[in-house]
Amino acid sequence: MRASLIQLAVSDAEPPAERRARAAALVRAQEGADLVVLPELWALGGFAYELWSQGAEALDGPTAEAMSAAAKAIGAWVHAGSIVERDPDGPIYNTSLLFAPDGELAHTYRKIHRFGFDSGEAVAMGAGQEIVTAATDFATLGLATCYDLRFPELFRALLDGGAELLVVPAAWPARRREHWTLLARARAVEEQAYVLACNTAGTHGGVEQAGASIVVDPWGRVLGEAGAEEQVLTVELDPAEVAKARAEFPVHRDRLLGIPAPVQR
Ligand SMILES: NC(=O)CCC(=O)C(=O)O
Repeated sequence: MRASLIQLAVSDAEPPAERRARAAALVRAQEGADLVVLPELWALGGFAYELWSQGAEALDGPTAEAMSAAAKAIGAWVHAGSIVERDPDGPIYNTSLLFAPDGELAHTYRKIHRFGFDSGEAVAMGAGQEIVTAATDFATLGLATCYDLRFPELFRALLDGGAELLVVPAAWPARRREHWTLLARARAVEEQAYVLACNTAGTHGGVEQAGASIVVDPWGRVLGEAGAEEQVLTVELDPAEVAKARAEFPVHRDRLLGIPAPVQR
């Protein structure tokens, strides 16, 4: 299968509507891909907190509309990255949207781990409560978003949910670029799964983004890595390699499910 990661440059200067149109055109240009992935909060900006409340969208808002039409136009699964979701009955959420090749919104995932400690996303947004896997015609996807990458227990739960390809949209800053690539490889090795991690480029909200979108195979090998600028990273991968890696090196068989409590000496 072919996956295209659209590492969009997100700047404060570009109006969200223009970026939305540009992103839709980039998705439509990926004819032949089975899966297209966009970054986290690319329409408004992952660190452009002041835009979130006013720019929040419904699940059938302008980003969803543009991405649904683009998925249908090229007949591909489109992981549209995430939007600031307006829930009429609750807070705003950082919500990922996965569209099927017929343009239907097949799955959503509300980011569980919110970034910022006592500021930013951690205070402005609600936390997701559900772990989401998604069956497609080529593999089962496990959904996670950016800061989630630091929480291996989420990825273990995705493994238990059948995930073979872990898809991680992000707005990850340049100053922690080494963490990003290291953690993407670690999650691939731990879960013996592909990791497709799509970051933003550019600078917004005063935070320079790392770029460095990356695709890692179940052995931890990097199949492709983007530079720092806007770029489409396209890789060919074989989902059957997941089962092969797990059979050849059956490390998950040795999991200690009931880990004993530490002994006090
Ligand atoms: N948008 C994010 O979740 C940023 C995460 C981050 O910067 C980090 O984990 O480091």
